[in-house]
Amino acid sequence: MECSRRSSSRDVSLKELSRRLAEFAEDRGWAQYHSPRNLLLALVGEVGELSEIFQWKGEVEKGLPNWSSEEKEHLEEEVSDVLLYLVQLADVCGLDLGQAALSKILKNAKKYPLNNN
Ligand SMILES: Nc1ccn([C@H]2C[C@H](O)[C@@H](COP(=O)(O)OP(=O)(O)OP(=O)(O)O)O2)c(=O)n1
Repeated sequence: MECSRRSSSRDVSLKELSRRLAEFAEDRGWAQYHSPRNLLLALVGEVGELSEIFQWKGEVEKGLPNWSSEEKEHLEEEVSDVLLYLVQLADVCGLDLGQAALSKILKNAKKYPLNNN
């Protein structure tokens, strides 16, 4: 089922994104181009596009209270492009991105213990 705009606020798993992206690429014959290196370069390109949105704006308030809905929609698109290429990169490298990220959070907690003083 393809839907371009949000239909509900249900949780979306990384595995669902991964499956939908694999179908998308397969249907278009693009999987052959989705090598780790190509996906990494595409990811970096999208990070650049995301950065452009903030470029020259000065500091931006959390929640983006002064942004127009068009600006927020543009931001949603670029943030999504970064995530979607990252998910595909993890996939073609044979990684479980969700598990890897959870493990990293645990490692971070050990590296930076609570400072109870
Ligand atoms: N070979 C490709 C090409 C595109 N996409 C998907 C992942 C991204 O979500 C989006 C990127 O599409 P574009 O290259 O058209 O980039 P933009 O959406 O940023 O468009 P533009 O660069 O015109 O702003 O499409 C993909 O998975 N594999």
